[in-house]
Amino acid sequence: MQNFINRFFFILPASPKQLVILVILFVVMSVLEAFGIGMIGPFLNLASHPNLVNESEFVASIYAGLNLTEASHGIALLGLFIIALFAIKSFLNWQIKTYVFGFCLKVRGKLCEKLIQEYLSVPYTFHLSKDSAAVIQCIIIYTQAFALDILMPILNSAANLMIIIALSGLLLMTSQLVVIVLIFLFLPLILILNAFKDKIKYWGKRVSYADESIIRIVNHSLGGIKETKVIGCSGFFEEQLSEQSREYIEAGTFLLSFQVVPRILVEAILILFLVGITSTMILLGQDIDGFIPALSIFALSSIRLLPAISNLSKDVSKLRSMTYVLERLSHDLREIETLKNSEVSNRTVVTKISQLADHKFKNKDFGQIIFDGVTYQYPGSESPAISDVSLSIRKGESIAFIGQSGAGKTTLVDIMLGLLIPQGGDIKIDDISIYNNLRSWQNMIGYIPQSIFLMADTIERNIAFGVADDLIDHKRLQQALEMAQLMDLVKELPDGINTMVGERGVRLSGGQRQRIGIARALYHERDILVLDEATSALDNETESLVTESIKSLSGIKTMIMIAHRLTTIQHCDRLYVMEKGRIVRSGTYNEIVLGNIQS
Ligand SMILES: Nc1ncnc2c1ncn2[C@@H]1O[C@H](COP(=O)(O)OP(=O)(O)OP(=O)(O)O)[C@@H](O)[C@H]1O
Repeated sequence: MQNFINRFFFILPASPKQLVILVILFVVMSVLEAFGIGMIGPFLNLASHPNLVNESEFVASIYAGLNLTEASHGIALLGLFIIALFAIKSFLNWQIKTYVFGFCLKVRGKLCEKLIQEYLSVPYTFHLSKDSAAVIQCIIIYTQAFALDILMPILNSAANLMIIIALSGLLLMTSQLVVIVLIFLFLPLILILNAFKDKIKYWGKRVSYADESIIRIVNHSLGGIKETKVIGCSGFFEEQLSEQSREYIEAGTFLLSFQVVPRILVEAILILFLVGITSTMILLGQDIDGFIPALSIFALSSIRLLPAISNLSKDVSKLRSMTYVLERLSHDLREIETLKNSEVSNRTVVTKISQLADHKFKNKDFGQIIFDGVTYQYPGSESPAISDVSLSIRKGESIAFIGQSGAGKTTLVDIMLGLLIPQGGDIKIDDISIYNNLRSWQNMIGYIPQSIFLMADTIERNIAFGVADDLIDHKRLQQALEMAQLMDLVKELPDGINTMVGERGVRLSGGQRQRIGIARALYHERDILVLDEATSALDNETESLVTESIKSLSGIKTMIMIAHRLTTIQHCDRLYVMEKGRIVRSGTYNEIVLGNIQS
């Protein structure tokens, strides 16, 4: 219970003060509700016994105070008062409900924003160990569950609890015996709910897990649609999906069917009580007349009490089934917090050499990039992927890393991109560590990976990636298209740069996608281009087109490449051979590839 509350407030993107305001509104509502129902007893009593006006001093004084001469006038006035009270209560109820819905949906929106912000800003290592289906589920499904299946039931439970307390108070004033009998009758309901609490949590967890698996299977099968079709494994995914769907149906049915048990029990208990107590009194020959006002108040209260109790118990079991959602959301948020802190401490280790805070690096304004004893080990790995790498790259130079698979080329590039923070050593521009202002360093780099990420949007928007339409610089876009040798393609297309590329660029060839990646880096005016095996997936003809566009940038841009095909790096000034995370040799293309050692 304590854990549940702590997690709830840790995740809630709103101040607890707002919840207090809501609870106060609920108290006002419940008091009005109890007062309204409480007035019906005297109204019926007065209507059936008009001579009460003369018998009761209290009633007579009210009649005198209001100058009422006829008994029927007083009854009509009381009736009007009750109607007005219920009208006000109903309007307030509607207003409060509207406020609660708005509040819950706002919380969902804010939580979505908070999560996407956290997932985007968390160190890259978080995503290396995370399944994207789980991340999508947290952002889309769990935020909705938090707002509608946790926050809303908590607020409704608070409202229902207030109503139960207020109406129980009213009943207690009418007849204590009724309340005592009721408490005994409701004990089995509390015991049943308690006995099933672990089961409910378990079913809730199974439903969430099946949901997550379904997203993952859809991701895998449709994400790799080409492979799925060619290998012919759609049956495999269909079978996996129907297995998870069975699991979802089974656990979900238990969960939903259990949620109606309280309502059924509450109804049965109240009817049992009402009929039971009346019949017993008649059978025992007791005078039922004196008991009628209490029973009528009880019957009227039940109209409101019945749904309040059954909804409260339904919401409590719903909250139990949502424990897993709270666990998952708070787990991710805490993990992100820890990773961010550890990244900061990693960075302080790396930057102890330089004391310049938030230095702004400028594209044109540097002499060389220096790797100084850089060492990196993946979390959970036994040995470093990069060990004590030192090298320097002058502005305008083109260098390439070569080496066997697993040698550490991609890891070194990821460190250079600022995605992985080394545990040892430093990367400097001239004499200033890039970790003084990683964002400013990243603003100098254009990254062209093996497989370019393209949005299902136009060529123009894919090149100006992340820039709003009205801010796109069309002159710069034309220059980028020319330098990336894309002009001919764009001219041939009927919609030109407004041609849609399809999801992940399926309507373009591999080489065209690659050149869009190059144009993107050029549009963003990055002086340092990092190309991770940018041409390895291309045929010879397309490769030579892409290589041409890369070569034409030699001397203009500083280029850092990873390549398997040695033909694509002939123009590089220097090659570095990597083995087991270390640089074992370096030299020109002639020296390394052709073996022409000159000195
Ligand atoms: N996320 C990770 N977690 C743990 N170890 C990793 C991770 N990514 C890579 N490694 C390990 O780090 C080492 C270097 O891998 P890296 O991908 O940098 O090599 P590479 O030279 O780029 O290989 P390739 O040419 O096949 O892409 C390998 O031993 C690899 O198993």
